[in-house]
Amino acid sequence: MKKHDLDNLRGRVDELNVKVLELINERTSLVQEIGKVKEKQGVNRYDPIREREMLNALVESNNGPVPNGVLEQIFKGIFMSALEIQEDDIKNALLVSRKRKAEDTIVNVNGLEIGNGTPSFIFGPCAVESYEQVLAVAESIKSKGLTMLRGGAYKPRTSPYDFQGLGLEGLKILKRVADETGLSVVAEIITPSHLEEALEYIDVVQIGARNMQNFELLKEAGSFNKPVLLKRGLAATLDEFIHAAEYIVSKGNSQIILCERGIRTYERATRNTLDISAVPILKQETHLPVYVDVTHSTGRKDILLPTAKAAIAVGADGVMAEVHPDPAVALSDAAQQMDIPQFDEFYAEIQKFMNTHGS
Ligand SMILES: O=C(O)C(=O)C[C@]1(C(=O)O)C=C[C@@H](O)C=C1
Repeated sequence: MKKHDLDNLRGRVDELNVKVLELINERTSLVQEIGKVKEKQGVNRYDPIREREMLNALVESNNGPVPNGVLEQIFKGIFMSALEIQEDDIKNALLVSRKRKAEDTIVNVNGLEIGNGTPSFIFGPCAVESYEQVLAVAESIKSKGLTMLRGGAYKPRTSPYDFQGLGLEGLKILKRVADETGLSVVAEIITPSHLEEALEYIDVVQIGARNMQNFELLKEAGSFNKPVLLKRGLAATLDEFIHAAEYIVSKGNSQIILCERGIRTYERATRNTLDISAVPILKQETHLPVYVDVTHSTGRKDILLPTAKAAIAVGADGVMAEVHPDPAVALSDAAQQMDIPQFDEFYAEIQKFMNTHGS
């Protein structure tokens, strides 16, 4: 074959490529419409019966020279890409999606802007035990110029025989201490029916890992105008986590802080495995601020500092950690909470890190 013939044939292939491309794009537009209809109807996107019917019809009209096996392979690839495009369309249409809103959402907690580029911090005891206990931690938080105090009043515990928290009494203690020290309260709510009453006492509603897919609680939290700190479930994928946040936003409340708190893996050196890559992925996929809870993800005081540094290094908007005036006698999580001198050192070191790394 002469070079001239090859060029000629390749020229015709190039023309056909453009035609095939046009047809694939036309098909994709139709498939995107189908995707929207299916989403509305809530039916499964993957439809193997429809795919089989299409493949059978294609084989029937195949006059060659493409063998039927190859034909099926090519079209199976087209169907798979169609599915991926439909899934991307749905993901990008979510209210929490960065594609939908490019600018960062800034969550305002009594004047503190979370997500404005400067990392912030939430500290406090695992569980509220007494006024004196909470006040000791709050004073230490305040002395550092920080403004957010966490504390658990309702404690979802693995065992029903473990300390379940002081309930409303605990929220009242948090509120009293917050009023006296000028701090804002972050506290977990575990039941939709507690929410309205709790809002009187707290500034940020925490939805804990075990409740990340408590859809009634998510919807209820979405119907109030209070910031929500939503923790990732113990075994939740990022997609499930993002959809949990979507439940809240879909009800009208977009003041949400996502919180990576470690996921359950086979590794036992830490209580959970801190999925540090979740931070940049959540920042890319959503416009919401992202926090890292270094206490629950690691369960180890000796690595709180390096993991907090890692969180800030990968772009977290803040770090959450537990502090107790006397962790040895804490009613929950005794081993993993910092005492006040450890807290002082932790915070001094993290500030040093932020100063040298331009946060
Ligand atoms: O017809 C549908 O229901 C589609 O979603 C479109 C389509 C296709 O590419 O033709 C895509 C995925 C399904 O598994 C089946 C078919």
